[in-house]
Amino acid sequence: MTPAARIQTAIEILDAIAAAAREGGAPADAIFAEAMRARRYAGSKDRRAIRAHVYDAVRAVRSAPPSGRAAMLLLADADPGLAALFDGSSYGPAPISPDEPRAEPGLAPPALTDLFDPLVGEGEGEAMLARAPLDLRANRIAAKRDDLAALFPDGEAIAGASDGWRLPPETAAAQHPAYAEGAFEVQDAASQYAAAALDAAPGMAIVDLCAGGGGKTLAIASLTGDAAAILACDTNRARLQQLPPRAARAGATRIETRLLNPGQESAMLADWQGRADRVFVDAPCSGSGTWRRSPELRWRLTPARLGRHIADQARLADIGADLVAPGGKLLYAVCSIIAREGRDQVDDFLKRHPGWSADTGYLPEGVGRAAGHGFLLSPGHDGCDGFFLARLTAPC
Ligand SMILES: C[S@@+](CC[C@H](N)C(=O)[O-])C[C@H]1O[C@@H](n2cnc3c(N)ncnc32)[C@H](O)[C@@H]1O
Repeated sequence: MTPAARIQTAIEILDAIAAAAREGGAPADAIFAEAMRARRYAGSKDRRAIRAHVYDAVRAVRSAPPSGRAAMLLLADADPGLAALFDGSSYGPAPISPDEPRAEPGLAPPALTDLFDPLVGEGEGEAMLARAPLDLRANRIAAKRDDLAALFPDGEAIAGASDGWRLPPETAAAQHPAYAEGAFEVQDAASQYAAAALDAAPGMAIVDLCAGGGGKTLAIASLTGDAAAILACDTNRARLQQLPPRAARAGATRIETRLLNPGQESAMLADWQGRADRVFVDAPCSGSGTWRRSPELRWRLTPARLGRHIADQARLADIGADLVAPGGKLLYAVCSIIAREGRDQVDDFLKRHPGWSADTGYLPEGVGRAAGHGFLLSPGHDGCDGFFLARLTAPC
């Protein structure tokens, strides 16, 4: 493909990503993969170049652009070499006319940044959109962090994450045979801190209420040396189905999965009411802490979608609380830096649940900042995904 044809392809992919963002369609990575499947003539160099154009544009533009061309023009305005490729050649983009609309640059519209937790400083925008490193977590059932250091010597230990090993972005770690043998998982440091904050121990009965594909379930199994009984639940069959094969690979033998029907969660968990030593509520959220991995998420967030997440989070925290045994603990977590999903949600929980108390001192030294009754992690402050966590103890 010519460099100009790569730009035109990026424009077409950006059109599809923007439409999907507005309509709640497929994620950007899936759209990119599909577009490349449909263009088998594109070689690996073409793919890399197109991908770079697409994600540079997604990172630069603050909300779903009117067109893919408007997004690429924003980049072209700052890069004469790129602008020269709008040359009208066959398969290339049409020449630029000065009055064409440009997409709006920036982190996010003010209506969205105004919702950030007050701890998130103005200077954090760059870190929120920078490419994330590849974080690994040694699976204690099968390996140690030292093994990861030997396998990937160009990495470094992650401060405060005892099993964490950090590699440059896009390291092909999951292709290593040790991955298939269960030695490690790919998991951002924030998720590793969150799993450790649950304070799970061998012999405990644990519910992971929103287990998804089981990333944190497996971290909890690792931390307890596969010696705790874990019930992993979710309402999404496709996600939950990923867990049993992952658990088998990790050598985690004490995980049971349970698919819940939305609206019937409590009834379907009747046998666990008041019995769990630990409940993890890794609630569905805006994902505003993960923009460095999925920058198009900020194009998707509408007040209505945020409102639905907030309602679900409160309901799931309450469902989780009913499962906790007297004196047991609930860890509430969201991969978001929006105050209404984090600190405000926990303030409201404590008002609804008299007798419950918020723990302190469960994060490693130097990790996170106190945010209301919980803690905020952010890419700018902690070098990991943005996360809010609060550990809450039930009355005895
Ligand atoms: C942030 S994700 C969980 C990620 C997962 N814990 C991990 O570490 O990979 C939130 C999950 O909540 C699930 N969910 C949404 N509504 C739910 C409900 N009513 N009950 C249980 N899970 C729900 C979603 O399907 C999604 O998998």
